[in-house]
Amino acid sequence: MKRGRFISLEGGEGVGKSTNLLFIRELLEQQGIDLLVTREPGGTPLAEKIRQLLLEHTEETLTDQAELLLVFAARAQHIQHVILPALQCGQWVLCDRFIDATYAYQGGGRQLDQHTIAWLENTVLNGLVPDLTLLLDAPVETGLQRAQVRGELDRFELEELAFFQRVRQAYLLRAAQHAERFRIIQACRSLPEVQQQIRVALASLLPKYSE
Ligand SMILES: Nc1ncnc2c1ncn2[C@@H]1O[C@H](COP(=O)(O)OP(=O)(O)OP(=O)(O)O)[C@@H](O)[C@H]1O
Ligand SMILES: Cc1cn([C@H]2C[C@H](O)[C@@H](COP(=O)(O)O)O2)c(=O)[nH]c1=O
Repeated sequence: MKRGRFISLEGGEGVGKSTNLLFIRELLEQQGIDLLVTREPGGTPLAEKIRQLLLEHTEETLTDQAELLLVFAARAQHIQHVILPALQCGQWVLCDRFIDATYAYQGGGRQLDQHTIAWLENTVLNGLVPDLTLLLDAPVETGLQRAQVRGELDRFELEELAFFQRVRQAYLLRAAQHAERFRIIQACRSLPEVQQQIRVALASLLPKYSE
């Protein structure tokens, strides 16, 4: 059986990932594609528990190194138990954040060593790369304003502005370094305009797709 396609959706806080994930899901399902929608950190019961550890506020500070290792522990579970089995069965996988989030948040935001991240990537991903990565890019202030409307902020959302500026720059650098699989979506535009850009980006995976 033909391996399914792997799409990741990336971007800073509040750029519209959840909103557009639903849109992409609908688009692909309309094309008759058997789709698995999942997210990181998370995607398995154990990885969802790790997600909670990463997002909650605790009295004991989570060190940057512990954060990085937890992200990869969750990812190891997710890849082995969910992503690879689905792709091998011919299902398509749409993942809300994947490896590029680690380069952006832990590499850019926390300023951890890129080589350490690359070593963990080689060990845990073993060559698994998304076929297409949609990067929703918007000025940090726009995203944070949108996220704040939603209510209580998690451990990452409480970071300072400079942290999110570094996250955004690291994402844009990843997109430049991996231009073959990245498509940058101008997420500060109106929702219909954002979704039109997404339609065009997905067309590269859907040769027979017509608008
Ligand atoms: N293009 C857009 N223009 C205006 N508002 C938008 C747009 N896209 C999304 N929004 C709104 O911004 C808010 C945040 O969107 P959403 O929850 O989809 O972001 P998100 O990237 O998933 O956030 P997070 O990563 O922080 O969970 C929502 O209220 C949503 O309706
Ligand atoms: C995969 C991944 C995620 N994060 C951070 C980024 C976000 O702040 C949260 C996830 O919440 P959201 O609902 O997707 O916004 O986790 C990270 O720091 N590193 C990662 O690799």
